[in-house]
Amino acid sequence: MFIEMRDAVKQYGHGEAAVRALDRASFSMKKGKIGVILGASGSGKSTLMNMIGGIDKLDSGRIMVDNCDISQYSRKQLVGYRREKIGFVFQFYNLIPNLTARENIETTRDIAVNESIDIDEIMDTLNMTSFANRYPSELSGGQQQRVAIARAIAKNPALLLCDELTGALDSKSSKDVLSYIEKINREYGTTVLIITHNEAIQQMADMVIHVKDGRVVSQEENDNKISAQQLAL
Ligand SMILES: Nc1ncnc2c1ncn2[C@@H]1O[C@H](COP(=O)(O)OP(=O)(O)OP(=O)(O)O)[C@@H](O)[C@H]1O
Repeated sequence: MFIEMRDAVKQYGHGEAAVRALDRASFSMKKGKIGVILGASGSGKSTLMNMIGGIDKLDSGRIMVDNCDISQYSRKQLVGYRREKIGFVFQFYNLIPNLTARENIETTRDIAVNESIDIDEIMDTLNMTSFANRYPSELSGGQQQRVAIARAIAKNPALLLCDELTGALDSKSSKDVLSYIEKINREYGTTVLIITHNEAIQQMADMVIHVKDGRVVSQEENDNKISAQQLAL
């Protein structure tokens, strides 16, 4: 298994104010697949993603990613893990406003430890050469998200983690952005986890994981996968 989470527990706060964001959550996923994690607001999706991405540490339980037992890692080891293995894409792009699209992408390539993907090739894959020299404020939301995806993928991570990546986009831009995620999965073999509360997105997944009250309540393979362009968003 490429990702294996077992009995993950993460609690925030203490005493009366304590919240169990993850409550013995378990799931696994194979390499090269697209997984969609669904759940209501507050169910623990972002916490689950943060743990897999090595942003934070579990209280107990185990997480293996690409043969690394990251639940045993120190904070310092997690920095190296994130740098080498993980690309992040968030709802609000988080681009650097005074850098062009191309320069934004170059920021991650500069710190890459893997053999990075050629910037021109990525821009071609994401069909963004026409706006490579524009600043984020000159781009639509969908274009900005493409820059964020290109930036995440430039260091050639094994795992791309996307938290509500279409949350701020209209239906057409959402389909376009998700189609580019499919393309990256196909062309670079990147394993993808998409966190969303949009039920429709599960139809493009190989694996659908439902989270409720900090627990993984189901994990199912999707035998009737459709392309992102066919989604009813
Ligand atoms: N840093 C934190 N400090 C305190 N409580 C937290 C923290 N992070 C998350 N929580 C709590 O843990 C629970 C799960 O939160 P989480 O953000 O993982 O859910 P989510 O499913 O991603 O929600 P949303 O879809 O609204 O982003 C919630 O009750 C939340 O309030």
